[in-house]
Amino acid sequence: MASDGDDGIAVQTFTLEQEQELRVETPARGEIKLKLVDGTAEVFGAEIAVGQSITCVSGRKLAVFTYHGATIEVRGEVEIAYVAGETPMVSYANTHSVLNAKRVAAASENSSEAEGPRVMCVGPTDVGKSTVCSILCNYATRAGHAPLYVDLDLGQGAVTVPGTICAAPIDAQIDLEEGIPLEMPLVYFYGDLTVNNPDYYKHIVSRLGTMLDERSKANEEARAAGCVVNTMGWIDGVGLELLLHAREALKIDHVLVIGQERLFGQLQQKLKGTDCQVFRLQKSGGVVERTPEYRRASRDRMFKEYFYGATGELAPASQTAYFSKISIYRIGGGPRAPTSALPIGQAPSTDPMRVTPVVPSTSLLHSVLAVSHGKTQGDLLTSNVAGFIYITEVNMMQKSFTYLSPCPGELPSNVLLSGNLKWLGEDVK
Ligand SMILES: Nc1ncnc2c1ncn2[C@@H]1O[C@H](COP(=O)(O)OP(=O)(O)OP(=O)(O)O)[C@@H](O)[C@H]1O
Repeated sequence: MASDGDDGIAVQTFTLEQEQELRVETPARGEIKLKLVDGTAEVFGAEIAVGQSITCVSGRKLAVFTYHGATIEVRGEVEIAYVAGETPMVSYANTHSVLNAKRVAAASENSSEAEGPRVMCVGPTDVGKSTVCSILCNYATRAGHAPLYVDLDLGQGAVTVPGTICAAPIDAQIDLEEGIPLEMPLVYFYGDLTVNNPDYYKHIVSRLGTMLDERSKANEEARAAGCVVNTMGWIDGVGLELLLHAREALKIDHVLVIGQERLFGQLQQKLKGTDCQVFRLQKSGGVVERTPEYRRASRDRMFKEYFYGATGELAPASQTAYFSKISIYRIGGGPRAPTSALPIGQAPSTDPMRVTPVVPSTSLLHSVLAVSHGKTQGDLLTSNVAGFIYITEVNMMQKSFTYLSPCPGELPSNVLLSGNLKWLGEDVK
């Protein structure tokens, strides 16, 4: 049912029967509000209260699902909004039950050996991996557990800026407007949107695995809650090798393959004889394929959100640093040995794990650099990062650069990591 509200804004009301969902897409530049008028409903596993209104901005696509029936009001011009009766939500809820049984058993068994589930969602791009991870984390929090959300997706990560891998504990439903809480994430900087240095990518995934083990050892509740891992949509060749490496490094015991039978078959074969179970989950018909432009825009939004907050509530500080006071390094792609220095027939190669100092130049303009916890060049390969800065100006005469930082004051460290991350931040003043 559609009408115009008192304020002239279009209002549509949808009535959902049990186990139906309302799929909504917000226009690329626009905003809509969804309100639960009656019944019970959830968005990707996060319950909404009757009367609660959710704001969806710029191109957001989501589904409001109900187990028992609901009435939803949509205010604003939508790209598309329709009710779907066929959804895989019940199978996702069943998957949660299996995982939760393992959490409950681990929590009641008073032994450091009893671990909760370590789950990894895999599949091609645009099958709903991130969505399933959110649903499973939200269901876990509703059952009283706080799993770790681990994001290994460099290009479309959900936690912090792109080009990183990270882990964040989810101890309450993921906020529908603000996303995953950023209070305590553990972040490793890769520095690019795609994996062109598999050795370094594997290295930081292994580091993350070690931190996960340490957290499990130190905290019983964390051990029982386990983790939910989101991965990249790269599933062939080196991509598959990286998935298998991550599976081993993070000691994953449940792999959920979404939407691709071939990958399911491959993983079943490769993981035969291990203690890892492979399940296949159906892809939801609501998952929307995103264009390269949409992906670029959502990456820009992640950068912007890091500095300005999801709703523009943060005020980043613009500061100046002198080249002499900071050290910038890059990992991988160390200088090639000249062909003349190599045995005949051997091709020059680069060292993927080499830490090289970067000489500051105007090419730093618009770069996003990580502030490393590492104090020395040697520490950089193993250290996580404290946060990020964005270079807004480089002054070669004064040998300084101006940068945006999330908060004023000195940086936690003067050791910075650079990669190939650029943000053209059109709104940055
Ligand atoms: N049931 C649904 N109804 C409407 N939109 C949905 C539904 N499920 C997922 N989406 C939307 O589809 C898009 C793709 O989903 P998602 O990000 O989970 O896929 P993905 O496999 O993780 O993609 P990638 O590998 O590229 O990161 C997202 O914008 C998500 O909000």
